[in-house]
Amino acid sequence: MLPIDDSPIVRDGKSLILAMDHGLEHGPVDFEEVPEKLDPSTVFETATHDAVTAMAVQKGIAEGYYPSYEDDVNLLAKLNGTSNLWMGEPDSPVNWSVDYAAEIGADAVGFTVYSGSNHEVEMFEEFREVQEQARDYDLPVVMWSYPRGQGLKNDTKPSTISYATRIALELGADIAKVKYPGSAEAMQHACKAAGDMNVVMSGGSKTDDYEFLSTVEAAVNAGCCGLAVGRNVWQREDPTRILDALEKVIYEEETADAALEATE
Ligand SMILES: O=P(O)(O)OC[C@H]1O[C@](O)(COP(=O)(O)O)[C@@H](O)[C@@H]1O
Repeated sequence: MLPIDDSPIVRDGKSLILAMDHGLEHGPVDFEEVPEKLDPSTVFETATHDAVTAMAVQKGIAEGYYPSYEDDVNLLAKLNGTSNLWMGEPDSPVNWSVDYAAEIGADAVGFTVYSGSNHEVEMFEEFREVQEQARDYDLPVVMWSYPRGQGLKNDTKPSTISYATRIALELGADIAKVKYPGSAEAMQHACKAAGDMNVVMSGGSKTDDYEFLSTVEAAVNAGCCGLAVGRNVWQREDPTRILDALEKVIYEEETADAALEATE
């Protein structure tokens, strides 16, 4: 793994990655309640908040919108991604290369690996190629480490999430992004399984302020180095307010209660 503390996508050892690849992964349905967010510029504006260390997007969004924000936002190039229309075993085609991401100005690359899927072998091989090319550019590699597939009944059980962080470490990721395994103890074990590699929690579908922030608080206390989040930020009416609160919970290690009180 790279010594990533000096990377622009890390601030004081922590990261807050704002993800906006949902138009591909889930489809426009994710924007139904916030139709103005269909315009990617609105989410790039949100990503200019100091708490955000990188914005994760697919190629077309990076090409079209990142040039206007390159001075204010760090780009995490999400290199693979699939649509919700795909009905086969979990898989994720590689949509752009590390070379092209570096040319556009990426500060890091991201890659989904569905361990346990029938496509695991090809996905590991594709990850190998991406990881080694990223080393040529000194770009940190964030693995969306999502064990998933017909053999896996529960993709958030503690042993699965610990396996997910460990797979990311073994395959050479610099940051693993994993789902919350349901308890602080389980997250602590998953962070231990990752050795010295940074682990960030995945945001998930939108929940209320307190529920969301207290899960982030638990994850940070368990050893997580932050969050990679989409809907729980940009589906909110006031994304700036939740980012103000996240800044307190993640970087200042305040409680969810204190962060909410301070941002009311
Ligand atoms: O595969 P899933 O569980 O539908 O989630 C995929 C989405 O989750 C993310 O990893 C994080 O976004 P959310 O915080 O909205 O869950 C996105 O990058 C991606 O589009």
